[in-house]
Amino acid sequence: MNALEIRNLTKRYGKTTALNDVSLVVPKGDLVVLLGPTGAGKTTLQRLVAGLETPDQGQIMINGEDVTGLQPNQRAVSMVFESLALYPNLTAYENIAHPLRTQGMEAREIEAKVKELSEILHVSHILDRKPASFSGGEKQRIAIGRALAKPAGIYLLDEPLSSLDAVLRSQLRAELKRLLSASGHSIIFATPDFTEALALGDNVNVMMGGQIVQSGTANELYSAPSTTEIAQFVGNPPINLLPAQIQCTSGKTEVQVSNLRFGLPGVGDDAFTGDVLLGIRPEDIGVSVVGNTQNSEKNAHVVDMEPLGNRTTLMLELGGISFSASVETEDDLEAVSSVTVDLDPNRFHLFSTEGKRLH
Ligand SMILES: Nc1ncnc2c1ncn2[C@@H]1O[C@H](COP(=O)(O)OP(=O)(O)OP(=O)(O)O)[C@@H](O)[C@H]1O
Repeated sequence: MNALEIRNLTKRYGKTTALNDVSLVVPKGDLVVLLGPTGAGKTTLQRLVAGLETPDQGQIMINGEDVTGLQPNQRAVSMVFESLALYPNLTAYENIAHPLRTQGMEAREIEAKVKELSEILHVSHILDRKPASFSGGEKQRIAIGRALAKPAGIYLLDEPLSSLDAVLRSQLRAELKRLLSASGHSIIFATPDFTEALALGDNVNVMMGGQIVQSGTANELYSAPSTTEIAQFVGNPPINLLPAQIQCTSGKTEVQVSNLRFGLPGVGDDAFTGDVLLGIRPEDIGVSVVGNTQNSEKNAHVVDMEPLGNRTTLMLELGGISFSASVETEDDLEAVSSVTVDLDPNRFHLFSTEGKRLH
């Protein structure tokens, strides 16, 4: 039996279709990631599961029971939303313990559970304080602790790391995966951040415009995105999409981008020809600093440079096309005006001009 099964769910707000015929299954004990930009429908989906909104169409099953017509308090759902609602008069300890007390758990068991959760969430030092004195990140972690403490059939975590600073966020990301897996809970984790999905997800569903547009492991989404829109969303800095032409001559398929031409391994001569969009991830572009005059067709002009800690994004121009490359930061990159680029056709993504993946 699945923890959650959503069938053909649609929700409209006036003229906006926030959710359009969405189906999704969360197997028992699994962590399912919803990854999508703002406005994709992630919160709407979760509010429908929680019973805070009524669907226009579709069905929601929790542990095999149809809950579509049930009130929120009749559903076995526990959730953390972006807007955190903690009990202001209770200490952090009591906030986390509250759902356990209402279940009638014994004091010793409650103490052990709160201790375990607060250690993982790094909030042991504030357990005797009240929410008014918490930072945004502390509030968030207490809210996660409280939601995970509550016994439920399905746990909904809507961008639960959004108000944490970058360091804490990446620390918690890794630990949260351990905690969530160890808990045995069935979870939907919504995030707009691909790095988070990468750390958490074997089962990632990309949402765009109220629909699930692609599902797979985070690595599958990265290596074979089915549209240019998904390709641009999955990966940072975004993938380069360059106008290119495919030509097939005597059994050989080649792609021409600006004045550069590459053989395409693994693409047969009966493949598509004509105009395409060539996707090249910035991190797949090899860059060497020696401006190589003998090989001038591969020399790119450095238009701009953005240092991002251990990596640097270079804005490059070559034969009239502009693209970005992401490379490890090195001292000799500074004050360079031209670089030699190395493009590996094995790392190319090919899309139709309408944005559908070809290869
Ligand atoms: N109560 C509402 N009334 C009108 N429109 C709404 C309402 N709630 C959501 N919407 C619209 O539905 C669409 C989906 O919104 P939703 O909040 O589900 O997206 P999201 O993926 O959770 O985005 P975010 O990451 O910003 O929270 C958006 O176009 C939003 O403006």
